[in-house]
Amino acid sequence: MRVLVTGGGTGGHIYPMLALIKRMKERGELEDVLFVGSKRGLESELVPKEGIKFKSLEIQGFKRKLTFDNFKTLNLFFKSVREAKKIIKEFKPDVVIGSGGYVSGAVVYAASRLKVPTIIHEQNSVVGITNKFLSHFVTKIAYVFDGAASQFSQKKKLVKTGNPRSQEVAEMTEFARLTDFGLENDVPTVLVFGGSQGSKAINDKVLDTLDVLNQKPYQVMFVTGRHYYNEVKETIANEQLEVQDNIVIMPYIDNMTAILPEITAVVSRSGATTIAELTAVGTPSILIPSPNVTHDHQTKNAQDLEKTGAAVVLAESDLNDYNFVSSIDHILLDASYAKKMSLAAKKHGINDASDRLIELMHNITQ
Ligand SMILES: CC(=O)N[C@H]1[C@@H](OP(=O)(O)OP(=O)(O)OC[C@H]2O[C@@H](n3ccc(=O)[nH]c3=O)[C@H](O)[C@@H]2O)O[C@H](CO)[C@@H](O)[C@@H]1O
Repeated sequence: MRVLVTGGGTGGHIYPMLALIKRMKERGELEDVLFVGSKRGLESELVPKEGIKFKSLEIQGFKRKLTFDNFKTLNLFFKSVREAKKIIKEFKPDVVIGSGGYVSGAVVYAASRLKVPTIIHEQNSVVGITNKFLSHFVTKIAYVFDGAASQFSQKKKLVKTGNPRSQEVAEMTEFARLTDFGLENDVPTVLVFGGSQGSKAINDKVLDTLDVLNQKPYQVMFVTGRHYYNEVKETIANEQLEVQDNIVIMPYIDNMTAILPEITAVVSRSGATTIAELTAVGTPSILIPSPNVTHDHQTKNAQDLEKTGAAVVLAESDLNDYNFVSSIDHILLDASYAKKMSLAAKKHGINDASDRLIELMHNITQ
């Protein structure tokens, strides 16, 4: 199959597509693939690094409210659609799949005008503006969270596939041990991190409660985010905070999923990729949604998990020393509760998400 993939902006739009491409290659079903992204997005770095052909379009985002300012953007959008049509005519894909982000708006729209079968993939429980617009033109709409399905009016196009990142993680073969990070193996361990960028609010809570965490019979793997690492280290030095052997502090973990099977529970933001990974492994979580994302979609993502008993949600605005530590205690000190959460998380994960998407591609190209 010849597949044109498009999407970008954040890693959340890119990683699922990379996982999907990898799976298609494994299945020997990829005749050729082209990724179309934007010049400035993270995709222009990540995609070529994976050895995947990459082309970029010049495009900028719409303002949420249509105003006079949008005319320039609208102009640029139609210019991108024309460019995208050229790329599509040249590459001749059997199917075009878009994962969100403005660039996918132009490319998937162009494909639909050219009568090429199209799919959009919605990773979040709140539908992004691009996917909402595209839903009227595409052949199929693939989604992860049930909460997203109700926001599309084109019900017949909907197919629940899950996030391809879940299948990639469920099938991983390289694992890490806690001793690789200076901790002991086989001791209950909580991993605290604030998404790929780190989170000051979460970091501050760990610092505020260090004296209590030092005394716990469990271990704490505290990942600050690269940006905040020096700040955290300086606070510890300046305030002469004690850090016992049960706590390790690091800026970032490459390949975080390799250690997940050893982790009892995670405290983190609730971005789509994080949730796809946690549910693939079945890791219980305490989710503190980022308040700085569009339409508060991380809260909805987290609530979808909480409903099934796979996670506990703490709003950043309600976060305090007491509920932070007691939520961790509850899971880390009660193995049967942790087990229940783990099973619920696993049930939420769709570990054949890529295969489901590939089947969908076959169905619409036959
Ligand atoms: C802040 C923001 O706008 N986030 C959005 C972004 O998240 P995105 O999906 O990019 O980010 P996530 O926070 O969910 O993912 C974090 C990723 O970083 C990895 N990691 C993290 C820390 C570390 O030390 N090592 C490591 O490898 C995790 O394993 C995971 O793969 O796109 C998603 C999909 O549209 C949205 O749901 C999120 O709201």
